[in-house]
Amino acid sequence: MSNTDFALAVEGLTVSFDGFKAIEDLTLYVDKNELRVIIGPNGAGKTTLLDLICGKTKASSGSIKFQNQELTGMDEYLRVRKGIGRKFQTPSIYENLSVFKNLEVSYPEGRSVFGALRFKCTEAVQQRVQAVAQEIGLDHVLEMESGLLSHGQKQWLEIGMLLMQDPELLMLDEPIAGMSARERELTADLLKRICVGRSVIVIEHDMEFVARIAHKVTVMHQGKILAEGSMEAVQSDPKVIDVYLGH
Ligand SMILES: Nc1ncnc2c1ncn2[C@@H]1O[C@H](COP(=O)(O)OP(=O)(O)OP(=O)(O)O)[C@@H](O)[C@H]1O
Repeated sequence: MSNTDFALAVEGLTVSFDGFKAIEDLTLYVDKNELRVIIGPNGAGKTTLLDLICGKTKASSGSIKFQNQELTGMDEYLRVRKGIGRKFQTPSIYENLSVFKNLEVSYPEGRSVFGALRFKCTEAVQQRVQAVAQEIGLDHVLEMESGLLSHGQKQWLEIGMLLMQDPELLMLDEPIAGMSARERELTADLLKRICVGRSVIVIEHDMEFVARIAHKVTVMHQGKILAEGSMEAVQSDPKVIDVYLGH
């Protein structure tokens, strides 16, 4: 496969589970500074695609290149080190630790066992925690126990924990599920800010939210790409209306 200028280049990707192709010959390119939203009916393969990119699931064939480096065959933790961050649907924060501590332990130096043991809260880490806390709108609750945060705040904290590692590709699976209208608005603003300088891929079902954030929309169906383009283009595509939006 050729070198590309894209941050992420997925080419001819296929994964089979007991003969069932959950992703089939899928090709997708994502730019730096791009916020891409993936939509599609249940079972289309959206989550599986993110699993393949982050290394949770191994591809059967095809290529996944991140900054022109092949990822297939690379362990999940190495992909994290390469700058790939993934947020799952349910927040996985340390509920009994403060917001500050949750962010602090997510600082890259603290990640290895040795790093964690020797870990000191240096000024650089404190500054990074402050900057990220401000970015995610939690700078006023830094000392609060995380378990006491609202559902939306917990989701933002988890995004913040990923931002501590300054990932170059951030993938979020249904980030606004269960959020209030106001929290959704704030999340849209947050995502628009954090795609600057990196690539962000979001899986989402809420079309109003998709319209608010997407630079480009990829519509998946039965493990393949059904359509791709601007929100307006995919919304008026008869194939997309037929399998997804019309339901
Ligand atoms: N580990 C696995 N083993 C077997 N089948 C799997 C596995 N992971 C996913 N699948 C199947 O692959 C298909 C795609 O699932 P996936 O979760 O990626 O869809 P999705 O588009 O994310 O759907 P949803 O919107 O419901 O989350 C489904 O039919 C699912 O049952």
